[in-house]
Amino acid sequence: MPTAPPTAVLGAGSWGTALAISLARAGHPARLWARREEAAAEIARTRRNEAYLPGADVPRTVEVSSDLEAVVGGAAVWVVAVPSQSVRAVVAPLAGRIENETVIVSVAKGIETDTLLTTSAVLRDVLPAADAGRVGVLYGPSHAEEVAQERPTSVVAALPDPDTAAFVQDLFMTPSLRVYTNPDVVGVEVGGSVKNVMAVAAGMSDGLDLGDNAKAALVTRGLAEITRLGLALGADAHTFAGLAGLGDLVVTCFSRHSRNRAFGERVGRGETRAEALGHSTMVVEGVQTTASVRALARRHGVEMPITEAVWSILFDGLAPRDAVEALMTRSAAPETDPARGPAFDGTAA
Ligand SMILES: NC(=O)C1=CN([C@@H]2O[C@H](COP(=O)(O)OP(=O)(O)OC[C@H]3O[C@@H](n4cnc5c(N)ncnc54)[C@H](OP(=O)(O)O)[C@@H]3O)[C@@H](O)[C@H]2O)C=CC1
Ligand SMILES: O=C(CO)COP(=O)(O)O
Repeated sequence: MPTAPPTAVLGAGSWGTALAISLARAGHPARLWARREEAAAEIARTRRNEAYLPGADVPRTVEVSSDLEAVVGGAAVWVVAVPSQSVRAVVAPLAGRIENETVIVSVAKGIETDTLLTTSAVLRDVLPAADAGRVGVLYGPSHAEEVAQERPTSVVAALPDPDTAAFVQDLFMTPSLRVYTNPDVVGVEVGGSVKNVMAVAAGMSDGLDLGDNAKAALVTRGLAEITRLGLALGADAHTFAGLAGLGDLVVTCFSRHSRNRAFGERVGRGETRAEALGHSTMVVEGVQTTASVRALARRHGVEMPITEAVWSILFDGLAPRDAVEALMTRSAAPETDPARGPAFDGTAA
């Protein structure tokens, strides 16, 4: 029987490794690209990626390599799983390797700082030969550690072409990984990216020991900010009540696995940005995304006070406690206010 073309997972960090494992367990041929030859060799030899996903077995059917061109050669699907700020540089050399049917799925969550583009927009920009309908994202509340342990997880495949979205849904679906589809690519990307800013804020709240009321307010008002920005960018409001909106926001603000939350907690306890980043080699997307989201919000006239506060703490030396006071003593306001940017009034399609 002919075997299906492989899926190429670009990036052998926590998430890329967990997705390659999940694909292999589902019986799909998978390849995993690590940028460092020694990292690829180590995973191939030990069938473990202890640096990024300790304890998880990488099935023998996952081909591991640091040869990017070889990894995408003949692959039907490219899964882009490197940090969002490196997506352009990693994928640009592959522009000539696109075939008519190539499906490209970003799982990197963030907004490029130089261009303020989401990762699927970066991919479309850097891969002009790709069919735009086949470029999208797979996002949602999905800590790699739990996916590797086959704990029940639900995510959303957002691609413009419905048949391709259904194909990606089917590819990743397993008894422990449930995949929904959503045509609202920009909404899913805004939800999945901006939640990292809110997770940093939630960690700061933990570090300052502000309590459960504060955390609940942060998540709720954070979702209001995410929704306002998303609507300004043309998203469907309903997306923000979904897995890539509320779902990913909740998991990242509360999970012990979240790197963004843990980073924020250290800053809340008094560490500088550099000190807090120094504790792990894993990416903390919320730092750069705070800068991009603030710029994007200002460009579109959307008020995002939590994002502004996180930016001032991370990039302008504001003490976290002073930021809390500033947020709590802002002028009195209604809960929904069109003057701050688009609000969901329940009438959107
Ligand atoms: N971890 C998770 O649970 C989830 C993560 N994501 C998203 O997936 C993306 C990847 O995250 P994750 O796997 O967790 O990250 P990790 O920090 O676990 O791993 C990062 C990986 O990317 C590589 N890398 C780092 N910088 C570059 C670069 N400039 N060019 C190429 N490769 C690079 C690293 O290689 P090296 O070892 O050589 O530095 C490493 O293999 C992020 O956008 C994240 O938000 C989404 C959902 C869940
Ligand atoms: O996006 C994630 C879970 O859905 C991962 O979040 P962290 O990067 O904060 O660990």
